[in-house]
Amino acid sequence: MGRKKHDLIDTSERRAVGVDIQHVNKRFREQVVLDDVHFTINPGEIFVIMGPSGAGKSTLMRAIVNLEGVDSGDILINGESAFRQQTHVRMHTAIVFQAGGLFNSMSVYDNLAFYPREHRLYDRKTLHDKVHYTLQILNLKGCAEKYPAELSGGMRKRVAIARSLLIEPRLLLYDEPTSELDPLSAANIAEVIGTLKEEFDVTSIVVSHDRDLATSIGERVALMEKGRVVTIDTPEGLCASTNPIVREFLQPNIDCQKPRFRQAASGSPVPL
Ligand SMILES: Nc1ncnc2c1ncn2[C@@H]1O[C@H](COP(=O)(O)OP(=O)(O)OP(=O)(O)O)[C@@H](O)[C@H]1O
Repeated sequence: MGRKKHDLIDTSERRAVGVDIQHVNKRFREQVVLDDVHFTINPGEIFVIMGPSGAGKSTLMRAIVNLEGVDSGDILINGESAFRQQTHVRMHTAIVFQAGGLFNSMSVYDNLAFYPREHRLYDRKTLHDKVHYTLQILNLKGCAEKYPAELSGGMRKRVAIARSLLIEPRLLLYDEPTSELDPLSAANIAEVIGTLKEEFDVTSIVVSHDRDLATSIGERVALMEKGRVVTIDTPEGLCASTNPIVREFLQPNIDCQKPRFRQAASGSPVPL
């Protein structure tokens, strides 16, 4: 793990946080949506949560960021309960929503600057430098004055990621980051997720249906079904699994011998 003095963020100390999900249960009326979910995510890990529609992935992600309560169990972030808002302030938790949630009436610059300005995080010059540095990292140089409607879907996703970086996250969650993207843009987002792990020393939790994405960027992947975690394994372990649920979930689309992305020497995935 290349911890280093970052241009704008001091990553010489470990920033990434661990997440400890402790026997979480949740029902919506009579329906069990999270059933004794328990696992840990290591600081700096790229951890993918996948599974069929209705498995409980989004509910779990929403619980991790305290947008959803649970009936029992706890979730600890760096040892502090995720159900206290202060924890997220201290841990700099950020979430990149599926739809991006950009303000269409604001330029890219103002979209990125909005939250830091509201919370007076930085002085004007520092904010300017951080916005432009972040745009550069996400290959969005020259887009600062553009409006979201002028960008491609992949660029809008990258702007949404860039915006989350302005709070210097220690924990970054992505909700379906490659949905609605063509294969090249999806590969580009996969590369970005890998790069950010190195650049910012951030823990990444990725909720996705995209089996190729999961098996190419995930250091470990949890497969959920009907509110339960079926298995947690490395991509290689998943591909070699004889568990019928894993096989059924992976087989329709994925060819483990020919993943859509490959690992570059840097560890970041690149399109094949
Ligand atoms: N606010 C809610 N009220 C009632 N039921 C809900 C609510 N939110 C989710 N559910 C139900 O909980 C179950 C799990 O939903 P969840 O969105 O967590 O699944 P998911 O794995 O993220 O699915 P998808 O991949 O389709 O987003 C589903 O059956 C869903 O209908």
